[in-house]
Amino acid sequence: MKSKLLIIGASGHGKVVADIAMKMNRWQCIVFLDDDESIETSIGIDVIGTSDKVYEYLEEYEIFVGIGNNATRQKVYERLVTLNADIPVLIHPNAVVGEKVKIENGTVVMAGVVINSCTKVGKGCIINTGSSIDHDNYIEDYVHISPGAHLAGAVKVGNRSWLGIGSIVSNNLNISSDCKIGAGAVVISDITEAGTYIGVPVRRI
Ligand SMILES: CC(=O)SCCNC(=O)CCNC(=O)[C@H](O)C(C)(C)COP(=O)(O)OP(=O)(O)OC[C@H]1O[C@@H](n2cnc3c(N)ncnc32)[C@H](O)[C@@H]1OP(=O)(O)O
Repeated sequence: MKSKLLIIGASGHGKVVADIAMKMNRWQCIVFLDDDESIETSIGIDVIGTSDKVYEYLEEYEIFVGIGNNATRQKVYERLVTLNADIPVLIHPNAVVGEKVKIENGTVVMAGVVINSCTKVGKGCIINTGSSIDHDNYIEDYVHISPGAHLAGAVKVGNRSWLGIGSIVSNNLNISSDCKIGAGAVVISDITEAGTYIGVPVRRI
């Protein structure tokens, strides 16, 4: 375990990631990389360079991707894997994680989240503020569960899907990869095709 953390992405999502890392009290030093060279600090933390220079920091730093867009986060994460980077999991101290929950590297679990037992969360996911994922869910890679979204038991969410703020998914349902579920939407049957879905219950647009 390294004593320094480098976060790629210093904007909105990166700030919350940094805040969680600070509250975890695990790293002595936290810095950002960001491709916007005009940003020198964010949330009081120094931006020390651009992401193309990440290879310079592999020896000393654990590295986390603080980018909200699912496809971009996947791309940067996969580059880090090819570079053999040390990628942690970030869990806010006020999140509740049940027994037999598995959370893969590069995922952040934010304040007020509840993840119940026997759920698996893949790599590079965002489990955003105050959301809940109940028992036996399977969340694949690079998924974003937005603030206040609620997933009942035994839900499966495919790669890169984004569940909007306050959305609800009933139990025993599958949502395929590359879906966008709108803010406040309610999913009551399987979603088998990639696309954007809104409303109560959801319809594709
Ligand atoms: C910490 C954070 O900030 S995390 C981020 C949290 N943010 C979110 O969760 C945002 C979720 N995003 C949404 O809900 C978006 O509206 C999306 C992805 C569903 C759709 O976005 P777009 O593809 O750009 O659709 P667009 O805005 O053009 O809307 C298309 C139509 O759907 C309607 N619509 C869009 N979103 C919704 C929604 N959530 N519920 C109901 N209707 C909606 C629009 O009113 C519009 O209707 P119209 O054609 O009759 O005028």
